[in-house]
Amino acid sequence: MLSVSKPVVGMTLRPGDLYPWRPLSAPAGRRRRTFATTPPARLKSSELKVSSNSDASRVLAEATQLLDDGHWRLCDQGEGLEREFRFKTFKATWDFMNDVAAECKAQRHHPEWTNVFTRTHIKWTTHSPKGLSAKDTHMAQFCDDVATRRGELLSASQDGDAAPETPKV
Ligand SMILES: C[C@H](O)[C@H](O)[C@H]1CNC2=NC(N)=NC(=O)C2=N1
Repeated sequence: MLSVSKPVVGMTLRPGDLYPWRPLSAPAGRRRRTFATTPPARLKSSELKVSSNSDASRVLAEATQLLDDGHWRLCDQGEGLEREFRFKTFKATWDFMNDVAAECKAQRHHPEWTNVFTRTHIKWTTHSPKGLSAKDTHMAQFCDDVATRRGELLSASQDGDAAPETPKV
């Protein structure tokens, strides 16, 4: 059994360093890959534009983990993380968005998002100072956790066990 470790405190990464891969910490059943068959994302620190208020090695570690989980993508030349969420009903979608909005209030941090029926596209980026910050990685992970609790729909390519489902009103 591989242990899940936190990034090494005090670890310094220089531009171009690869963040050392560590096992995923997503809850069991949500993961769709095995360690044996799927190589980890190798995110170079130079691919990220970290907000100057954040600890670059922490943001790099957390962004690597989010990319490894397979849902989030880098966008805006490394200044943002984006992904789409789907739920069975508009009510479930709205409840998910309300949960995220409550955490936004607590964190004083806001998404760029769009919603159409049961699909919600979310981008996390920090406007000031510009770049990807620890608030963005926190909010991205928060979205994943709430979506799991609220029964998000995962396509077959996102979840090997799940049959494709059709949204209902
Ligand atoms: C004063 C207030 O905390 C700031 O304006 C916050 C509000 N929410 C924010 N959200 C995001 N995504 N980026 C910011 O820079 C930001 N700034």
